Amino acid sequence: MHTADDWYFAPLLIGALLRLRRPAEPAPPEILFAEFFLALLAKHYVTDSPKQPSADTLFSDPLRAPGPFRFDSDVVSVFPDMIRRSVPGYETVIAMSGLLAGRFAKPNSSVYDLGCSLGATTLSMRRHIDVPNCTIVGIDNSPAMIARCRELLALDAGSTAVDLRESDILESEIANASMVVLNYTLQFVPLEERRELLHRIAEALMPGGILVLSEKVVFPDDSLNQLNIDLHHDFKRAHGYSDLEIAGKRDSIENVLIPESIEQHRLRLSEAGFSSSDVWFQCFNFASIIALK
Ligand SMILES: Nc1ncnc2c1ncn2[C@@H]1O[C@H](C[S@+](CC[C@H]([NH3+])C(=O)[O-])CC(=O)[O-])[C@@H](O)[C@H]1O
Ligand SMILES: O=C(O)C(=O)Cc1ccccc1
Repeated sequence: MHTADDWYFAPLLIGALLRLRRPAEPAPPEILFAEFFLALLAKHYVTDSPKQPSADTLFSDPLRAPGPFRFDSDVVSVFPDMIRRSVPGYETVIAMSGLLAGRFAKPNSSVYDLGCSLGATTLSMRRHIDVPNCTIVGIDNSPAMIARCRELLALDAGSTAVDLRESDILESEIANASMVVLNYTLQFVPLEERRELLHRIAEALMPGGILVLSEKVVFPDDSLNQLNIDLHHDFKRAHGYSDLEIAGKRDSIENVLIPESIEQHRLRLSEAGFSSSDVWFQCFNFASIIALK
C-alpha cells in the first residue's frame, strides 16, 4: 500500500520522466542536484514534520536527565503515540466516553472535556451526540496542545459545535452541563485544588447529569499496589518502551502526576454533591469512574 511517505520521491520521478522525452540531452549536474535537494526537502516536510504523529522517544536518551514532565511542543508531537502506549485501556475509555455522550448529552446544554489535550474525547463525543443546541467545550491550559487540537478538529467534520478554550480548568466557568469528562486530567491538578473543582463540577451539572473521571490510581494494599505498577510497566515494555525509558518517565512525572485511590475519589465525589458513583472500567492501575448528579 502507498502512504504519503512514498511521495517525497516525486521530484526525482518527474525529472526522470522529463529526461525520457529528451534522451539525447543528459541532464546538467545542477538540475540533478536541484532534483535531489527538492526530494530531500519533500522528505523533510512529509516524514519529519512535527505535524505527523511521531513515535515517542522522549525518554530514550541515556545522556539526558529528564526534567519535570510538561505538556510542551515536544510532548504534543508524540502525544497520540505516548498515551496509547502508556495508558492501558485508553482507547476503550475514549470510545466509551463517546457512547456515554450519546446517552447523556441533552439539548440546550454544554458537554465539557476538561484537559482535552488533542481532542480525542471531544471527537469521540462529537461522533455520538445527536441533539440540538448542544456545545462541546474543550479546555486545556497547554498552548501547544490547544493549537494542535484546533488543527485536528478542523480535519474532522461534525454537526455539534465545539468551543475550544486555552485556559486553566481551575479558573474556567463551568455551567449548564449535561456531562463533564475528566479523562486523565485530575491527576495533574494539585491535591488541595481537587475538592473545590469537583464541587464546582457537581454544581454545574443539571439533575441526571454525569461526570466521567478517568485516572491513574493507587491501591491501599501494598502488594496489590506493587503488582499493578509492575503490570503497568509490563504493558509499557510490551509496547516497545525500554527499562531506561520507563524509569525516565517515572522520574519525570513524580510529583507532577499524583494518583489517589479509588476510595479517595469516590468519597470526595460524594462530598462534592454526587448522588452515586462507581468504577465502570479498570485495567491495572488505570480506572474510570462514572458519577451521577
Ligand atoms: N489545570 C489545568 N487546566 C487545564 N488543562 C490542564 C490542567 N492540568 C493539566 N491539564 C491538561 O490535561 C491534559 C492531561 S492528558 C489528558 C488526555 C485527554 N483527556 C485525552 O483523553 O486524550 C493526560 C495525560 O497526558 O496523561 C494535558 O493536555 C494538560 O495540559
Ligand atoms: O506513562 C505513565 O506512566 C503514565 O502514568 C501515563 C501518562 C501518559 C501521558 C503523559 C503522562 C503520563
